[in-house]
Amino acid sequence: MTLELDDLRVRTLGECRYDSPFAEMLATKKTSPHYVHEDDRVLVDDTVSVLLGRGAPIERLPSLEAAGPRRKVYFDPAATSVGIVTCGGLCPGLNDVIRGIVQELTEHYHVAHIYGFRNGYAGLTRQHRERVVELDLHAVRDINNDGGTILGSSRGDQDAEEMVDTLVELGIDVLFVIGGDGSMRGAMKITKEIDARGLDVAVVGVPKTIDNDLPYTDQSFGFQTAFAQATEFIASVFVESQAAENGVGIVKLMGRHSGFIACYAALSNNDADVVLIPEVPFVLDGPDGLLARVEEHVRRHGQVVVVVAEGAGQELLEQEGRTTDASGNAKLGDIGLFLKEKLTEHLTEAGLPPTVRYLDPSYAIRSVAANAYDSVYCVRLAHAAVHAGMAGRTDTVVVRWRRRFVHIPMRLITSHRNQVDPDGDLWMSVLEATGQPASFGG
Ligand SMILES: Nc1ncnc2c1ncn2[C@@H]1O[C@H](COP(=O)(O)OP(=O)(O)OP(=O)(O)O)[C@@H](O)[C@H]1O
Ligand SMILES: O=P(O)(O)OC[C@H]1O[C@](O)(CO)[C@@H](O)[C@@H]1O
Ligand SMILES: [Mg+2]
Repeated sequence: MTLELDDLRVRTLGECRYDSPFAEMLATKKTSPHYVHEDDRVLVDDTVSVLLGRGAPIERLPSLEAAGPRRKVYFDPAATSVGIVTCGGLCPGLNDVIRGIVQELTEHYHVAHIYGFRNGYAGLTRQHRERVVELDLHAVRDINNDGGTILGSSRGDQDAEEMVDTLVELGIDVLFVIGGDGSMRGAMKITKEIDARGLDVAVVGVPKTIDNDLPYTDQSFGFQTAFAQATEFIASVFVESQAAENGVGIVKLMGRHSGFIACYAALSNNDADVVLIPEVPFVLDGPDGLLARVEEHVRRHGQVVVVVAEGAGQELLEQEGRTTDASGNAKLGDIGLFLKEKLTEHLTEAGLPPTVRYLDPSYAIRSVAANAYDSVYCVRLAHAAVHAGMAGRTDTVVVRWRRRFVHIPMRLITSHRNQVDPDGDLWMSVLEATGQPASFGG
């Protein structure tokens, strides 16, 4: 998708007429290496070749609106009510974002009401809207120390008309959606219904997922905490495999159709000998196949550690009867157990009867509280989301792009899935660290 400048302009509900509580602080601010003025923009591209290839004058190059406080805001803070909803899979940092939004709105904007919807978009339906909670500083005091989300989450489609009825009934001016690709599609559906009714309601997204499968953002919050958790499990099977003859350690990691968690976790403690991800298909059999290569490694080193992303090798598994989850996400076949069985069989037949240590941490890497890095990232995203919403930005997602906090149109974050590039430098690092071949039998 070739991005043009006009594809990157975010929607705003109208002119900002109210003084912002940050007006005085912003009076002397100007763009620097550490700050982007609200009237400035952040370039999308960062290499000379790509910029030259655009063949456009600077002012026409694809660029993004800066996030952050404005001198003027669209909503009158004292008369503004907002809603917060967390959707999809759990992710470290959800509570940090909720707390950051509540703190910013309460301490700086002094808004009238902050409502939290329970259990994802289901909380905005007629059946559940009564369970909405009013949030204040006390309600969020130390929630950032806990994993999960105090609001609860869910999957599954909900009726946009019912959800917008709830927003109208509660007099919500800004809805903050903290979620992944599915949640952002849900937010766009809500925005469409808001537009159809000609309502003055902003919808602002905070991108969330441990999978890091969202484009146009450096990384999704929670991803760093999740892969750091995963590292512990790889270290465990490494120790186990070292202490046994023909020790085979296998760890299967979440990430859906993207292999970022597997790559970063494997690089983190650098103990993996093989990393398998959805983006790089592999063949089991044949002289260059995975089985032969693992046999060679075990014969030479006496052990092997395999890190496999849950979405890898799906084409090798039974396709019959494949189902989806309530949100329409494909349910994955268990590549971990499949590999455990195939490696055990092959090594036994090769006269290297293995001692296999298999770990599938699954939810253990996403149900924890955010680490310090993600906690900082979350609170800064929360601030950016509040400033965007109060400035009347809508159908907008706040992201960090090339380390700058910026606004992107919501449709961009659902335009495609962010995946590991087999020709990129991350995968090159994995090949260098593991010593594995560029492909197994491919
Ligand atoms: N294609 C879609 N169109 C409209 N709404 C959607 C769509 N997909 C998902 N949603 C809504 O978004 C919510 C969350 O979506 P989903 O379960 O896919 O998780 P997610 O936001 O992608 O997060 P994660 O990937 O981290 O699990 C669903 O409950 C559903 O209401
Ligand atoms: O939460 P569920 O429905 O079990 O789905 C698990 C999926 O959610 C995620 O944790 C986030 O999308 C994926 O990594 C994983 O495959
Ligand atoms: Mg998703």
